[in-house]
Amino acid sequence: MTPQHTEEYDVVVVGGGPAGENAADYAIRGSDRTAAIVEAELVGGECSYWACMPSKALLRPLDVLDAARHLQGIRGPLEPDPAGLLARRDTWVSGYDDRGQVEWAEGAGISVVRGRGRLAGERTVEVTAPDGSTRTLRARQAVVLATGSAPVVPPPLRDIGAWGSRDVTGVTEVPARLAVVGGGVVACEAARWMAALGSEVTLLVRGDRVLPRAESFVSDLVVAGLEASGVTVRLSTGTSGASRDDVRDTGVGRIHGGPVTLRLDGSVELEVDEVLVATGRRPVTDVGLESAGLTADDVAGRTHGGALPDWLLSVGDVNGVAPLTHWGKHQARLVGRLLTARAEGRPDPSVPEDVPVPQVVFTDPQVAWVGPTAAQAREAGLSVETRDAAYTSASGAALLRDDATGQARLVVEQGTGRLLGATFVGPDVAELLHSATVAVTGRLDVETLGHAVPSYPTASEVWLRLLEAEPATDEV
Ligand SMILES: Cc1cc2nc3c(=O)[nH]c(=O)nc-3n(C[C@H](O)[C@H](O)[C@H](O)COP(=O)(O)OP(=O)(O)OC[C@H]3O[C@@H](n4cnc5c(N)ncnc54)[C@H](O)[C@@H]3O)c2cc1C
Ligand SMILES: NC(=O)c1ccc[n+]([C@@H]2O[C@H](COP(=O)([O-])OP(=O)(O)OC[C@H]3O[C@@H](n4cnc5c(N)ncnc54)[C@H](O)[C@@H]3O)[C@@H](O)[C@H]2O)c1
Repeated sequence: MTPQHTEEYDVVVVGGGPAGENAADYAIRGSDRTAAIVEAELVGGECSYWACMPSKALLRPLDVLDAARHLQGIRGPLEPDPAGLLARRDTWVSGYDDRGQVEWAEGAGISVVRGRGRLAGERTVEVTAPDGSTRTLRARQAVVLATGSAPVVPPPLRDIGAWGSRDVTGVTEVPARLAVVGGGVVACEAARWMAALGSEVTLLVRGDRVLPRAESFVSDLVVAGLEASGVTVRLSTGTSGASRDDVRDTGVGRIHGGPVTLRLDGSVELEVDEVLVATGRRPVTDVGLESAGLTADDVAGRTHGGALPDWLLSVGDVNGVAPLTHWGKHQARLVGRLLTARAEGRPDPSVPEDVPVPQVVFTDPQVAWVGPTAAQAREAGLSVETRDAAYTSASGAALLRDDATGQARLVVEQGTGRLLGATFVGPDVAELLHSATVAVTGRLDVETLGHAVPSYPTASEVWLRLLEAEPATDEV
């Protein structure tokens, strides 16, 4: 039998993605306390190798290309270089080697324990290494769950070896015809880079718009941009069945067999060479919670407290609050500060309420929003008004591209004039978003914001147009 070792750390973090790495770092930073990260695959997590980093490495050259193609004064032909795009992706994922991240962790005083971790009762994590040997880690202060999320594959698409987000970010073999099922962030972003790599892409969207969690005006602009990139977008099209005679395990990013026939809404058929399923993700919670008398519901929606004992916390996608890297890292900083305060016998640090969640979607045009949409604010029982402006009403925005287009909206609380949310669609709005995030977090009102003067001629002048816009209170 393989011998077992028990090792003690102050904090044991299960999962070494961006949330877990930051939780471990902030929990021991500047102290002589100890932390271990238990990681089953690569330190850096989904984000570094199969999600944020490869996708944005592929998309950034396309942003520059799309802008350059629409700027008088630049001569073509301007074309994507598929081999160059994939090489750039490989650079950004460090060739799927996590040595750099392990060095960072060790430099920060964090031990990296390779293997799959499971809770084995209070403060205890059992780790099974790739060679089958086991180690037991004991956390003097706390265990932090940071096990991330996994894709959800709807039943009709389960047995055809369909691509998931790892395949499309790790693509090495470009299918001639690709169907993308889903209308969310992964689907819209991936459709764009796969079209640039040479696939004939059909986006199959069950609902009547893409990015359904964004303001309703966003979808038309994103669909127009996808179509301009050569993507066929089919709205209100469910995928009810799929068949593939020849399913092969060819590896991540390769075509997984012969052609696939999709049944759309039960009757129409579509034949493609590969299918990307991008229909959402679920938290990874099969980590022995029952050994501590807990269930996945006890982790859902919270980092600590509730039914969770004081020795167990969670950060990142696993708690499902907002499955975004920056949100997981924010939670990790808060959890790290909380654990530090408790270790030093200080009261729990206070945390402001209503901290808004920002999100950027790297389509063309880009989409960026923070806080609730008007509809979400109303559903939450708030009385709100909206203020709308064309993005190009700011001459700085119109200067960015000859074909610039876009729209912006503020969601403002009636009575107080407080800014609750904002959405921008257009070229380069990703970097504009933080102005709105600061304003919402700072609980600023529209009167005060009128004295924040944007430089001329920048896209930020859209703020002036928004603040001067006629408030609307109807449902749009
Ligand atoms: C294609 C794609 C693009 C994305 N782009 C963006 C973006 O641009 N911006 C953004 O903010 N978000 C983006 N996201 C979302 C982002 O990837 C996640 O929100 C983020 O990775 C969550 O971080 P995490 O640390 O919670 O989990 P993960 O990054 O999933 O890391 C969890 C880690 O835990 C490990 N693990 C799991 N179970 C165990 C176990 N039992 N024992 C040991 N280790 C375990 C896993 O191997 C993994 O390394 C994207 C997602 C996808 C799919
Ligand atoms: N730029 C970014 O910040 C970025 C990029 C990619 C992913 N992410 C995050 O990763 C997470 C996962 O992204 P995602 O796009 O997979 O999920 P998502 O939740 O954003 O979108 C899933 C989409 O699939 C649709 N869908 C669900 N079930 C379906 C079915 N059976 N048939 C057809 N369509 C179905 C939904 O209506 C929805 O439009 C999200 O939280 C997202 O925010 C962020």
